[in-house]
Amino acid sequence: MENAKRLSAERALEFVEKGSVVGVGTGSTVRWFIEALGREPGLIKGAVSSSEQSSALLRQRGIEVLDLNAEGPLGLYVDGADECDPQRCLIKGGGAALTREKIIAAASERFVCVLDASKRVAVLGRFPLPVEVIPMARSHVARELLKFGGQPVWRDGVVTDNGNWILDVHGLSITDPVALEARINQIVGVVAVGLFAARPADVVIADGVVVAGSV
Ligand SMILES: O=C[C@H](O)[C@H](O)[C@H](O)COP(=O)(O)O
Repeated sequence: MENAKRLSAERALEFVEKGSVVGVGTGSTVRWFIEALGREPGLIKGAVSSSEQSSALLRQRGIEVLDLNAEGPLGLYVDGADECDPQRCLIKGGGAALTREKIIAAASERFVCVLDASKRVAVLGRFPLPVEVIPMARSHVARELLKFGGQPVWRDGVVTDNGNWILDVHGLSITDPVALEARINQIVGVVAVGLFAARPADVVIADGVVVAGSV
């Protein structure tokens, strides 16, 4: 599994343009991408990071962390996912970084998603769907999410980099990810939902092989 993640992350280097600013996601797969970037000093100008965790790793590897407001739009965003369907729609946010990830994905021309093949599914939803919420809205949002047929569970003790909380929605079978993303986005108190469907990945690399999207 770890080797599969590493192979995918290293393959993503093919998409990096010399001297560019690269958007960098969060998690155990992207960690390998950061390692690979660190072995090529001078390849990129710097990175826009999706989390405090990735910012720390980038700095440890000698890569400058830059501000999206100054650098965007970006040519490339590289990130992992918790699940990926055949349309390249994703569930993300297992590491609670979904909101900043979504912002960088939206501000990037190409989103390359790196994962191990076990995360490829026919229908999204086996992995509980993360929803970042404003803390005072937690119970309200949970009641609204019940209407979609899933069971929201508070990820107690987790505070996002934005100071918010996470609800994980269990038991969904997401046959129309675009519609569900839009509906959840409309609940007052939701900051972001970890469904990446309106803006799916452009390229998917699984176990080091480009399985969807063009090079
Ligand atoms: O919030 C975390 C991110 O969405 C990650 O990209 C996702 O959870 C996948 O992480 P990992 O590569 O550790 O499986």
